Amino acid sequence: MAAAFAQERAIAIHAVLQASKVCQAVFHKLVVGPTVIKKDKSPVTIADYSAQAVVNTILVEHFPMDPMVAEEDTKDLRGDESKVMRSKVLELANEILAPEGHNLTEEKLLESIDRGNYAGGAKGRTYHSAARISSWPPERRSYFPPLLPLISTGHWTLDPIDGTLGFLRGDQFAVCLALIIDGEVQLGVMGCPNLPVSHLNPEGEKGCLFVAVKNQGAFQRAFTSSTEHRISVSSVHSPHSATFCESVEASHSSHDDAARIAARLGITRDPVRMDSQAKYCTIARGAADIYLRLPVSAEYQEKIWDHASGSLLVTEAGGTVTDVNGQPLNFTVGRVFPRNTGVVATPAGIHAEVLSAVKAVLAENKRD
Ligand SMILES: Nc1ncnc2c1ncn2[C@@H]1O[C@H](COP(=O)(O)O)[C@@H](OP(=O)(O)O)[C@H]1O
Ligand SMILES: [Mg+2]
Ligand SMILES: [Mg+2]
Ligand SMILES: [Mg+2]
Repeated sequence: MAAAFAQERAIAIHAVLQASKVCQAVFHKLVVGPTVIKKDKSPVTIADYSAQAVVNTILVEHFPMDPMVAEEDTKDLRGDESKVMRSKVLELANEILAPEGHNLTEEKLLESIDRGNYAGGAKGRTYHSAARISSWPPERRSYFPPLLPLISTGHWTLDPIDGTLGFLRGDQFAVCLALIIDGEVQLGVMGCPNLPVSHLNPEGEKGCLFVAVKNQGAFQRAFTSSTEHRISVSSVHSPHSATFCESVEASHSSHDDAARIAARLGITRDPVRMDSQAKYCTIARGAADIYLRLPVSAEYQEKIWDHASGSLLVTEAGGTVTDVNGQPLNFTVGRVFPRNTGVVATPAGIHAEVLSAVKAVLAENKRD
């Protein structure tokens, strides 16, 4: 019998690899290419839209009934003033999609991007009735094992480029796709075009894909090979010999609080600063030990697409992921985490000790 979510896994991998290609094309053409356009954010905006159109088009083809929660929408892509950007996005998306039989019109492009407007929560994935399925051609029928319940609940979530600032700097960014059912992440796939395939050889081949299915383990592979290798978190026994990861951007995660937590744990190594969910990937393959995301403002609510695939990858690799209060990330609420604050991701064995240092430092902040 095929493993659970085998079909979804294969299609999600394909979609993420294709979207990663779009991002790389945009980077080479518009960020460092001969036609450097501007030093503003337009290349990343173009890449965001194109990558979201590519993933959504592929998912809709295979899972037409599945709702999607994706970061981008088309409200800034529809007017006359965005005509040039719209045609660039259309061209880039079609370059990738045409070989697989899609030729999007402008209208279809906008529609595919806006497929990501679903509100999220613990609802959404609708399986078809057995009678309906039997009327379909065999290739489509095979996606619906007959024993699946007729109604389930869930949705996909996509961050077409996580780490937009890293993308523009030529640093780390990731295409992140996950399937959430009944508020639990079941499948996570991440494409990291600038991440070395082996962290032991940072100058070697770059372009690394990470995949996890709940209860099936965590895996990585090079973009250029379909051979997957199982990964696991580090076997660090004590936080004081740990290395921790944090955002490059101090406006996304407090560097000051992280330094105080590190001091409290006796950590002497410098933090590894990295953009995007590549941090989760780095923890999951044991290249660093602790990922801290420490709130900078009380108002900011973390987005589900910034954590869905990464958090599953780390837990499937033997880690524990909670927020700074020790609560599990709650994917049942909608597009954001109104009931969670920050993230603490570590190998399971040191999580309690790290969490208590996090709580102590954040409590000091409240007293000050
Ligand atoms: N004030 C804030 N606090 C925490 N995260 C924030 C933030 N403002 C933006 N972000 C999120 O931080 C993500 C990048 O995370 P990191 O700093 O780990 O690379 C951004 O994803 P995008 O780049 O997809 O927009 C964005 O969603
Ligand atoms: Mg993001
Ligand atoms: Mg993004
Ligand atoms: Mg963003």
